[in-house]
Amino acid sequence: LDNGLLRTPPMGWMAWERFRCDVDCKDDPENCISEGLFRDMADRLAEDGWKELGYDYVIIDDCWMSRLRDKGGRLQPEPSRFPGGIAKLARYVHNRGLKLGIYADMGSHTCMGYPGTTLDKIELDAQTFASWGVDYLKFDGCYSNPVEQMLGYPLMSKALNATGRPMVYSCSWPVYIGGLPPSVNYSLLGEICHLWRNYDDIQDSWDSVQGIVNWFSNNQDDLQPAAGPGRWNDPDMLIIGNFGLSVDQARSQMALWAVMAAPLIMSNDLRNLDNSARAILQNKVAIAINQDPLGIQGRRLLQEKSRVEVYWRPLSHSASSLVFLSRRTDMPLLYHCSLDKLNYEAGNYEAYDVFTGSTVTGLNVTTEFTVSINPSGVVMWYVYPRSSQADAVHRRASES
Ligand SMILES: OC[C@@H]1[C@H](O)[C@H](O)[C@@H](O)CN1C(=S)Nc1ccc(F)cc1
Repeated sequence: LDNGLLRTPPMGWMAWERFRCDVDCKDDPENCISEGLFRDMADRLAEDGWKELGYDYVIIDDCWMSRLRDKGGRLQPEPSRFPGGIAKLARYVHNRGLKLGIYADMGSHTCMGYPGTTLDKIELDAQTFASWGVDYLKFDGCYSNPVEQMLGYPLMSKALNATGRPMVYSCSWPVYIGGLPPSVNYSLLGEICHLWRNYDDIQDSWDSVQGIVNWFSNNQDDLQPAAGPGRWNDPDMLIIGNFGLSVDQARSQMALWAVMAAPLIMSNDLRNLDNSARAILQNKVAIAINQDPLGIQGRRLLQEKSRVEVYWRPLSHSASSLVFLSRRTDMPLLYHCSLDKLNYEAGNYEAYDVFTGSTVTGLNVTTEFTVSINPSGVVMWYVYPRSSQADAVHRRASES
């Protein structure tokens, strides 16, 4: 959607994968879906270096609502969990230089059974969110049929625009109609939404991450061209910092999301994050690759019998990123390759290893190189033509 927003993929924090629909604030006050949780995360984003790196959206997901709309028919937060109301929470978030996202559902109910936004409520709900100072809407698609979705997703786009408040519009529409053409029209999506969920919900496991990566790669010919500034495929949240990924697997998700030009929206507990997860999520060069202004989504280039996969993303200043992923889980892999095998043009290159910080020099397209990849891990390179301004980019990113 070309309204000036999201010229690069969104970055921030979203409650769902980690905190789900925990509404028991009596017995679980620290982790229940409440204004306190979002204030805590806003504080962490603002105070622990996240905002400076670009992580600036705090996004409420399902289960924020009261079970009933108010007497004016408006959505309202559950008063016992959001006593100050959403407008006050938005002010708190804005005062920290951050932006607030919220969740609604095109249908009779949200996926967890809270009030939905039926076609007759779309304009009212858009107005409500704008009046609260909301900056981002995730519009889910439970409890609606394809006809209602076909009408509702464009209608909400118009309604948000009509409020006059610039808001990011995230559409879950493709998830509910199979994610692929012909039922999904990606040109239309690019005109009405800033990003869209294409595929199944992420869960806290390496299997789930692999399933998503497989689907996006197997269907990249349909999906990759749909992406660009203001229009992003959304393979779902970053689960780095939770319980299901090893350090190698966490690096793999960060590297693959960076190359896929995916939203970098974390769902974890920023109040209790281990140092290895923080280092991965705050890796400046990985973030710079994800946020590259060209906004070209990467692709899987190769799947080797040895169970190595190679992903590639073209970047600004004739640079590019390569990710060597090992699907093995038993032992490290030595992968021998050369840049001409990856269709690089003739010339001399250097490669900056994103997670080790070392630089491979003296690479020309025929130079054989070997990378050692940990089980379910990655080696991620920022590749640039030697003696081009590109080499300044990663140095600036890694040194600043
Ligand atoms: O309720 C909201 C929750 C999150 O917002 C996800 O990101 C959305 O994709 C939808 N969603 C859930 S749990 N959806 C869902 C509902 C039932 C089901 F069997 C599988 C998934």
